[in-house]
Amino acid sequence: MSRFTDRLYESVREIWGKSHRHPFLVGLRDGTLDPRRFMFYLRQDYVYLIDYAKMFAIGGTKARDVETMGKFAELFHSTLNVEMELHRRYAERFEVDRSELEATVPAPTTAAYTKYMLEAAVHGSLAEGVAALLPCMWSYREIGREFAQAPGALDHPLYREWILMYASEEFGELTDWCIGLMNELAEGLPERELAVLEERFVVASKFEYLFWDMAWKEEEWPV
Ligand SMILES: Cc1ncc(C[n+]2csc(CCO)c2C)c(N)n1
Repeated sequence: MSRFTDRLYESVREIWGKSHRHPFLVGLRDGTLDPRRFMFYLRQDYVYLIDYAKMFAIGGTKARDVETMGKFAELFHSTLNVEMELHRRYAERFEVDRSELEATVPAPTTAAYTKYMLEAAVHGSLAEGVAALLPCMWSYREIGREFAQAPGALDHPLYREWILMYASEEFGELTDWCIGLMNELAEGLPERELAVLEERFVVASKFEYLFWDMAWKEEEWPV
């Protein structure tokens, strides 16, 4: 029997493919990405993650059972203390301290993406919040796994750790859990509601593409 997430995956295949071919990711995979651009990305991603972590906190308040609450708490913890710790370690290598990292002004794309997701989580059902947060986890797992297999990618002194984090087993399991939850929450919903979830998933995937593009162009507020 096909799962709702199979339908979601089909709906974003092209968008994710376009991200994989984006010069930022091509450079990260083959090691030619300018570290200055990577640091720009990390700073934006750090403030992105501060808001993104709140998606899990909101998920925890909307969950209907203790096990789901616990898993959201684990994801909340892991974002703040594992993923953001990777960013803090990278920043140290670039001599950017923690307070500077935290004070990064979100670029237009970062602000639009996080506010889009938070709106879905706050005003929508738990299923809508999960549909909006899922591309973030699922697309990074795909990127991590693919890059870990790419010849030479793990030899890079700067990008190796980044790839290893997203290719890790632990992160893969958290992603599988979110995919499973999405399917559970979608079960029995009428087509009208499934279409809303699909739209959340597609728009968040488009924002993932825009995020790579924002980092590549080192996007600034025009005024
Ligand atoms: C723009 C952007 N999209 C996705 C991720 C990946 N990500 C964010 S939170 C999380 C789960 C647990 O930490 C994962 C995998 C990112 N870092 N930045």
